[in-house]
Amino acid sequence: MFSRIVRPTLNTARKFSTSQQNNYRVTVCGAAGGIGQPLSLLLKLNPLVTELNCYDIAPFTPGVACDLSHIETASKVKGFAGQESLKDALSNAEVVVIPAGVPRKPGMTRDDLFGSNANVVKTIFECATEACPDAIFCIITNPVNSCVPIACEVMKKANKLNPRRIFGVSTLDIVRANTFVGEMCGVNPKEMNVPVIGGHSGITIVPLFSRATPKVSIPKDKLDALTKRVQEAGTEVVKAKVGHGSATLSMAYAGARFANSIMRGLKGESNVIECCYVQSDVTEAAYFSNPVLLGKAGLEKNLGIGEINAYEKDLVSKALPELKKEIAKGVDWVKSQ
Ligand SMILES: NC(=O)c1ccc[n+]([C@@H]2O[C@H](COP(=O)([O-])OP(=O)(O)OC[C@H]3O[C@@H](n4cnc5c(N)ncnc54)[C@H](O)[C@@H]3O)[C@@H](O)[C@H]2O)c1
Ligand SMILES: O=C(O)C[C@H](O)C(=O)O
Repeated sequence: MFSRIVRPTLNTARKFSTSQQNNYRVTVCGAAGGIGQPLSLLLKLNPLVTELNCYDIAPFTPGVACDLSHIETASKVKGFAGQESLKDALSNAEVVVIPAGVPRKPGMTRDDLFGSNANVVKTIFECATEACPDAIFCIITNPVNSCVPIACEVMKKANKLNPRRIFGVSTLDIVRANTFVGEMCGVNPKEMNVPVIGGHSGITIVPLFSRATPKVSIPKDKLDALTKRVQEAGTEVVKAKVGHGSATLSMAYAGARFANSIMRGLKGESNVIECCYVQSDVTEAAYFSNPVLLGKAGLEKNLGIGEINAYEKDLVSKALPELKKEIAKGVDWVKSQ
């Protein structure tokens, strides 16, 4: 009686599978913000997501969820506004992505956000110890170098710490390094892979151009400027936005890429590797970012720093004291609470 509707193949949304088997319940904390909204959009488009919970203290968060829910992908979206709904938003989550908190204004360092954002992270993790202690947590909130130690200390206090499941998202540093070096060397940035190790602030960000694939040759006189550009790229955006926040769209892309890798690892896909900031014994810093193998456990294997040249060793030695200071600040703050 009814003729079959043939959908045009050019509709890109149709390229996503609607199969929802073994896929994941994801909660975004800070979902109404500059990062949270486009990140939630990208997660709504990801066929690995079955349920998407959008949580924020902003009262219009259910509106963001309503808006997303009209998109023709199979995942279910729910909105949660206000701290009293945090537990429901986190309940049964398998992956929690956290871009909640205040962004920088020109003239501020990421560490200047500690006073506002430490408490945001603490509150979310205190609730998570009850609501979803076994989830995988992806922390975007700055200062990442201190917020990941805060999260781990809160979980430790509650006897629920599994450091293989708590990640600081430094993916944007890798995305930037790929873009900048690709542009410089005439390679499609999509083909580039530059590991970036250390932490996520200023000199703690250490790009390893010697380990770039495909191999690139960067003239000696350009290496310092390129390294500094990656280290200061966040500030470049903060200045360009003239008081209207920091990177949001590139961060949403980077956060969605990282969450996708986490879910591919959970699904059992082999060889899923990302640089990310985790509890670590690779260096004298108790948390450090470098390539890790992702899998069903979250962090399956820390792949360490690998071979680096003298220039990069010098960058790491300059990064470590700053990184250790920012880590201690987070750890001590939780202990003092
Ligand atoms: N890791 C990275 O590479 C990276 C990159 C860019 C930005 N960031 C950081 O991400 C954070 C968010 O940036 P943004 O540009 O989206 O800021 P934003 O102000 O646009 O959005 C933040 C959102 O968090 C919400 N929020 C605040 N306190 C909260 C709480 N206690 N619980 C839940 N939600 C809360 C706000 O209501 C807002 O909607 C900042 O700390 C920023 O520095 C990190
Ligand atoms: O620079 C910031 O404050 C935001 C973020 O950490 C970034 O690198 O863009």
